[in-house]
Amino acid sequence: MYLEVSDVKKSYGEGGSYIQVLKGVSLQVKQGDMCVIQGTSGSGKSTLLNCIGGLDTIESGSIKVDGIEIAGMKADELSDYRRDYLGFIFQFYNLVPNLTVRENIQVCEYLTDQPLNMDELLEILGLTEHQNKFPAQLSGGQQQRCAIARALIKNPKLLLCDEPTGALDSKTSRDILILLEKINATYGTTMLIVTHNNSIKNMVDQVVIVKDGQIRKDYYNETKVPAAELEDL
Ligand SMILES: Nc1ncnc2c1ncn2[C@@H]1O[C@H](COP(=O)(O)OP(=O)(O)OP(=O)(O)O)[C@@H](O)[C@H]1O
Repeated sequence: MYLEVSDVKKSYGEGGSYIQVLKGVSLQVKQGDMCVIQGTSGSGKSTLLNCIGGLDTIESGSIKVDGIEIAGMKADELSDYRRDYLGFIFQFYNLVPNLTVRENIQVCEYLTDQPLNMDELLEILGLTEHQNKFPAQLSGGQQQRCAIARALIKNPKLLLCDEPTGALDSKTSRDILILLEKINATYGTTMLIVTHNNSIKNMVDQVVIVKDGQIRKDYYNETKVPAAELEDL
């Protein structure tokens, strides 16, 4: 298994504001699989993703990525782990406003010795003609594609997406999902996608439902539908 999460517990606050968010979460994802994490608001999805991404620490349990234990890593080790293994895509694009599309991506290109080819990636993402524009000159979908390019340029083995289509209309959401599908097929990138969109689960390999800090369902999707054919996006 590429990702192995075992009995992870995590809480926030103390006294009256104490809340146990992850109550012993276990989860496994195979290399190259796309996995959707769904659940009601406040169920702990983003917390789980942040813990896997080394953006937050866990209290107990284990998180192994490619056989490497990240629970208990120090801040500098976590930072190396994020640089070497991960790409992040969030609902809000987090682009640098005074850099062009190409420069925004270049900032992340320097993080690795073996980046993907910039021009090829721009082409795949439909950004070639927009590469010299600034974020404010782009549509929401173009900004998200630029954010995806930033996450992908270093060819991460694991892509963590938190509501990647949350701010997008249905057509643009589909375009972004088709891209994620293409990237998964081209580079074999393992993907975890947190989403409220109930349709996205139909295009992925594995579906995980979180409720109240616990995994309630975890199954393989035997009848995958291409993103281009998803209904009710
Ligand atoms: N840094 C924090 N400090 C205190 N409480 C937090 C913190 N982060 C998250 N929480 C709480 O943990 C619970 C789970 O939050 P989380 O963001 O993981 O849920 P979620 O399932 O991703 O929700 P949503 O679908 O609304 O984004 C919530 O009750 C939230 O208020």
